[in-house]
Amino acid sequence: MDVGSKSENILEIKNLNVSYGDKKILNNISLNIKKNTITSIVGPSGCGKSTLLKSINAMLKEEEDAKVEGDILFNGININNMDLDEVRKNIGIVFQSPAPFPLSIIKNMTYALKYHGIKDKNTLEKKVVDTLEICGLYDEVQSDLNKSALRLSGGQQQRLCIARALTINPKVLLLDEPCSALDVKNTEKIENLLMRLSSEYTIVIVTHNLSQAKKISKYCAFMMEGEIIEYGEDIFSNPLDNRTLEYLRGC
Ligand SMILES: Nc1ncnc2c1ncn2[C@@H]1O[C@H](COP(=O)(O)OP(=O)(O)OP(=O)(O)O)[C@@H](O)[C@H]1O
Repeated sequence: MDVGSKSENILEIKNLNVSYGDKKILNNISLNIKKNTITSIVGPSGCGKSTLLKSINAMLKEEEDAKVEGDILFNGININNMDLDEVRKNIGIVFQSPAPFPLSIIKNMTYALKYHGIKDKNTLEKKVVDTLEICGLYDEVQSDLNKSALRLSGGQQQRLCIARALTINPKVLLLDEPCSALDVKNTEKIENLLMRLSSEYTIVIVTHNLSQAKKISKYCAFMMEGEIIEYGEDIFSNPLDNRTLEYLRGC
């Protein structure tokens, strides 16, 4: 199912099939992700949401028994034909549990920049401050930049992980249940941050929180048993498939 014009699609997933050994996980997924929007992916536990995110980030290349077939195009280029570093530079990922490196806040923030060859101290410093500010974290951490990131609260750690992913200017940010370990207040901060970021970044978020998906995403994909059952702008208000209706009931 496609929505909108093709040029708006930053990601085009075509006939994606993923298996682990003999077990089929994703079954012929085709999905277009619109640029500078938030797309949520919802569905019952085990339906393959995380596997889909990992496929987009080319992470399954590192999993020995994963077999991937089909195409994922980033800005029209097949990610299989891109250098892995280039894929990861353009498509960042943030996981469920806040996972800063066990290093200082500043080292967390400069890690990827240094990996990509940026050494100039002023450039690094400016990028760190600017990105922490964008993520609403600078005021909270400015006097602790050299202290361990593990001293931060869970919510701050997750915002740091988002900020860390943004330092190298990805075009797409994938988030796998980023708020599931957070309380309501911290969840709200992340939701507001993602809504702010969506004018500049394309965001794909996996969430079990249907109110969150409804609140922050423009497009939503409902998955079941490795398939996209329904995808579009108004699946909350007007679900077309009974399975979607059943899953979203009460939301
Ligand atoms: N490395 C792996 N090896 C074998 N099977 C795996 C592996 N990773 C995931 N799976 C299986 O793939 C299926 C889909 O898992 P996935 O994590 O993508 O689902 P999910 O929809 O994100 O689930 P949840 O909502 O519970 O996080 C599950 O049956 C899981 O056991």
